[in-house]
Amino acid sequence: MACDCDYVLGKHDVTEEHYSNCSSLLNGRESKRNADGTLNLPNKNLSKMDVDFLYHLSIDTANFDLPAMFGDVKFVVMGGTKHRMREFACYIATILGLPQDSKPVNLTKASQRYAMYKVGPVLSVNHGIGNPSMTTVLQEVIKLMYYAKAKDPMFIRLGTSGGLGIPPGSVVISTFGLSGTLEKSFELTVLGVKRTWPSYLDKRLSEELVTAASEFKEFKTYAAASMGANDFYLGQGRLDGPLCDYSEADKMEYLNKLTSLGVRNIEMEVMAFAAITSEAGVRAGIACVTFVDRLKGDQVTIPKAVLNEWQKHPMFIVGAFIKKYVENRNKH
Ligand SMILES: O=P(O)(O)O[C@H]1O[C@H](CO)[C@@H](O)[C@H]1O
Ligand SMILES: O=c1cc[nH]c(=O)[nH]1
Repeated sequence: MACDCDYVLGKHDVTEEHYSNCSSLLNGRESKRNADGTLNLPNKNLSKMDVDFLYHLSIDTANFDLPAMFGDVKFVVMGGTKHRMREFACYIATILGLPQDSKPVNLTKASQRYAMYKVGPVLSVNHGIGNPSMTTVLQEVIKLMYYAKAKDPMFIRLGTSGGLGIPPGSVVISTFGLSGTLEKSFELTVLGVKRTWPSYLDKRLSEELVTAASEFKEFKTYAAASMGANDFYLGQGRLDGPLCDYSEADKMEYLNKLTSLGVRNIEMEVMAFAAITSEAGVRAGIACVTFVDRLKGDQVTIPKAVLNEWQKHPMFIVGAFIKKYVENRNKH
C-alpha cells in the first residue's frame, strides 16, 4: 500500500497515529507488522519454539516477563560503545524528565557482551564495531521487541564516522547506504550462497531527524548517503593501516567518486542495519557525527575531550526527535 500522507519535510507533526498508519515508512514495501503495530517476523520457526534464548543478551522467553519489561519500548537506540549508550540513557532520562538512577542498570550485564539500558520508552543498546557484532545484537533485540509485543518500535543508530568534504563535528543523517562496491544492498553468505538484501532506511524517520536537527545551530547536519565499509582501514581506503598496496591517488579517486555520488560519510554498519530492520518490518534511521574529513586525511587527531562533545551531536538530534514524539503522544 502506498503512503498517502503527502508528507512535506518539517510540516508534519510527529504523531503516533501517523507513524502507525503511514506505510511509506517502509518505503512503499508491505508492512510486516500486525494491525496493532506488534512485529510479525518472517521466520515462522519462532512460533514453534517453546523457549527462545537470546544468548548474547542473556535473556530468554521462559524466565523473563518480556511484555512487562519491554512492552512499552518505542525507540531502540543503538551505537558502537557501551559508554555512549549509557550516556544516551542518562541524557534521554533528563530531557524526558524521567527519574534516573545515579547508576543506570545494564539489563544485559550477565551476557558480558553488550550493554542495554531502559529509560521509559527508550532502550539504549551498544552494538560494538562492524556487522557481525552489530547484526548479532540487532537481531536479538528485534526478537526481544517481538516477544515483548512492543508496538511500532523505531530503531535508530547513533554513530560516529569519517566525513567526506564536510566539517568534522557535523552530523550525517543517512538517506541510504552504499556498500564498498557501491551497491545499495547488504550481502551475506547463507548456506553457502551469497545473498543480498536491499538496504532501505525509513524515509520519513530520516526526514524527521533532519527536522529535529534544524534546532541545533552549533553544528551542521547533512541528509546524505552513507558508505558502509567492512573494515576501518583498507575497507575505508586508509593509507595508515598495517597493510596498504594502493597509492594516495588511488585512495583519492575512490573517495572523490563516493563524494560525487552524494556520499557524505563512511561508517561500518549502515548496510546491515538498514537491510535487517527493513526485512523485519522495523522503521530505522541513522545519525552519525563525523570525526575527520577523509578528503583531508585518515587519522582522527582531534582530542578525546572534543570527540566526546561531538559525539553528543547526534544524541541532541535523536533526543529532540524522541521528546517531540513523546510530547505529541501525551497530547493525543
Ligand atoms: O562509533 P560507532 O557507532 O561504533 O560507529 C563507527 O565507529 C566504529 C569504528 O571506529 C564503527 O563501528 C563505525 O561504524
Ligand atoms: O573514519 C571513521 C571514523 C569513525 N568511524 C569510522 O568507521 N570511520
